[in-house]
Amino acid sequence: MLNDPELNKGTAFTEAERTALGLRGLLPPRVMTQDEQLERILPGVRSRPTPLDQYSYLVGLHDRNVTLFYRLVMDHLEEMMPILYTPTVGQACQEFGRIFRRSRGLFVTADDAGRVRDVLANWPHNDVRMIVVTDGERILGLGDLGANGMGIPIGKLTLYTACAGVDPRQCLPITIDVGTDNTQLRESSSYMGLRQPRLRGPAYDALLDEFVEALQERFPQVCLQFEDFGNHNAFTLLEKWRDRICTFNDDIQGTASVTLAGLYSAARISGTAFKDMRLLFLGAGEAGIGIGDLVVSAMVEEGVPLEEARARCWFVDSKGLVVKSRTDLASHKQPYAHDHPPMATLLEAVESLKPHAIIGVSGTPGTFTAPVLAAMARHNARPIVMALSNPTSKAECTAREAYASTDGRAIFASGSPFAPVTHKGRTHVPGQGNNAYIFPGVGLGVIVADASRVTDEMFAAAARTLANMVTEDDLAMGRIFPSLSRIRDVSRAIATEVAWIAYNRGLARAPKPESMDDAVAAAMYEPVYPSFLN
Ligand SMILES: O=C([O-])CC(=O)C(=O)O
Ligand SMILES: [Mg+2]
Repeated sequence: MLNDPELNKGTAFTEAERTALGLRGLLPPRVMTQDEQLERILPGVRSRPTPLDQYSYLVGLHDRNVTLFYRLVMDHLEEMMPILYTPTVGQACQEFGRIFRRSRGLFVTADDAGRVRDVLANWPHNDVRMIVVTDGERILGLGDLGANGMGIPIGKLTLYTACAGVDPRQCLPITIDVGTDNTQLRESSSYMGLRQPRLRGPAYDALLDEFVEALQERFPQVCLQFEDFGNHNAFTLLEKWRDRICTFNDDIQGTASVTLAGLYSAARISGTAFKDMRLLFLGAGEAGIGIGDLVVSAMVEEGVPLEEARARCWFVDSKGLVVKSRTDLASHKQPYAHDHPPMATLLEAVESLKPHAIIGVSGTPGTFTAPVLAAMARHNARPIVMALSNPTSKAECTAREAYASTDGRAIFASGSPFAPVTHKGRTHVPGQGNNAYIFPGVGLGVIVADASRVTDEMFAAAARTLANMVTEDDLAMGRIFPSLSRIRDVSRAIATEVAWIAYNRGLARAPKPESMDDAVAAAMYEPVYPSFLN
């Protein structure tokens, strides 16, 4: 029991348990409460010199005592999130081979073609309800990190439990290792993935098909979250599976939902109604197109004709403004190719289109330059600036830059956390426009209803629910998202809405509860030690 992190209570095993379980002598004599254990551990975390050391320390705690790990994380969520999630998780992936100790989750590799079923059979828990899977091709804005991408499914599932109370035993992180085209990483001595170029084409597709089919057999109730795949595979896999199994893509749909919520809230400050907003995206990948599509459907819901709604969304990609005359556009960008002369730069596009909001989803830092921000401030009393690329080092601009170049008038949000900024005597609190506000609650709702599908309607409802929880106090500070300290309430509210949709659309497989809110609350895991005496 001491060696099983899911059962271990450490010094919290009681006198009676120590006697009954044969633990006497194997632990220091003093029996501690969980609170006393926390008091001992927390300074240990805080005293580590760097965020990555803190990450490793927390992983170590998880590896020996899962319950205490979640108690600590849940009680200090705002402090722990930047360590276990963006930005530090990005560094943890980059350094995966060097900080690796105990393995976690499942690796399915290109060599497993034909035996994926056997690999899944090795997972010790049968009631898996939530899987986050990556193939490591586009880890945050850091690019191809191959098998090192495993840090991301682990981090996301940590938030499922910490932010929404999904039972950790029902969570399974998976990395599909098909090689990596990051040759420097591949050749490094600490790399632990397959040392081969990325598998692509029919062999990749066949492996993914085999994986999804084997999953359905092994875990028939599971919800499968795709995370940090390359653009092409992300769109293709979502299209292939979204109407056949319970699945979603967090980078496309989760990011869209949190951003839509941010725009609803920003409208309360800027005075421009959401349906009248003109948006300019930098980056036309998963996040950009996902946001565009959800924004368009939300505008249509408010009575804007489809073509007009699409015409409100403009994209700049690495080749410039996405316009009709271009012949190099991937299919997912084509609905947003409008009639307009070509423009090479974001600045030109801002000057010409005068958008209400610029939304950075490019993975390229420093692209919201001072002139771009100043132009936004010239065209808008309250320019909306969302620098959503992760981790912090990839943000299109910093919070300080956003406020400094707009006379403090920017309504700013970022994907990774920024500390409050004081500009000319006024303190602005940036909101964190991260899908972490969305996916944990969506997953919990799906689990409670035992939903057979995850739908766009659920992400639209999640956005409205999140926006409704933003208070006037939040807005007064400049924050267009609720405080992270309320994320469990947010997740619970989102889960309730999502579960309702599942029942109303005939997608729920669980019996309908008397009270949805109670059912959701009852499903939420609490990190308290069980008694092992019976
Ligand atoms: O992980 C995050 O912080 C948000 C996200 O999905 C990404 O950047 O890919
Ligand atoms: Mg992601």
